[in-house]
Amino acid sequence: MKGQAFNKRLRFALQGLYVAFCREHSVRAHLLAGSGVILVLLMTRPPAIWWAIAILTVGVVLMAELLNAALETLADHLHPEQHPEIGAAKDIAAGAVLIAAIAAAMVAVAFWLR
Ligand SMILES: Nc1ncnc2c1ncn2[C@@H]1O[C@H](COP(=O)(O)OP(=O)(O)OP(=O)(O)O)[C@@H](O)[C@H]1O
Repeated sequence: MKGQAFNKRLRFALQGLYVAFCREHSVRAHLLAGSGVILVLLMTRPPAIWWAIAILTVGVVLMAELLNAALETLADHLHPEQHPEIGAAKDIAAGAVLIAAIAAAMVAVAFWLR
């Protein structure tokens, strides 16, 4: 399956987004929060740098959430039974989402204090 055409790989990626959106409540929640951020940007019309920071931040949070969902899906499929190392892997991935969310909250505070 290596070396597929670009449009095929794009289709796989879009399919992945669709699957994550349908299956994962937290992906939907973060997508909703991201839409809220875009709405705030449209309403407040800040300088371009804030658009860049906000869009990058939303992207990083969504990316962390998607990678977390991918890891959980893989772990649950390959090892459905309980195992401390599976738990550790899931906790680490959840930690990555938490870091991204804290960074996003700090960006939001900086935006309101600007
Ligand atoms: N197979 C397992 N073995 C050991 N611990 C697990 C296992 N699966 C989950 N855990 C523990 O339970 C926690 C929650 O796991 P779960 O898969 O429900 O993640 P979640 O983030 O709540 O998932 P979801 O996005 O589906 O709500 C993990 O972070 C981990 O600590």
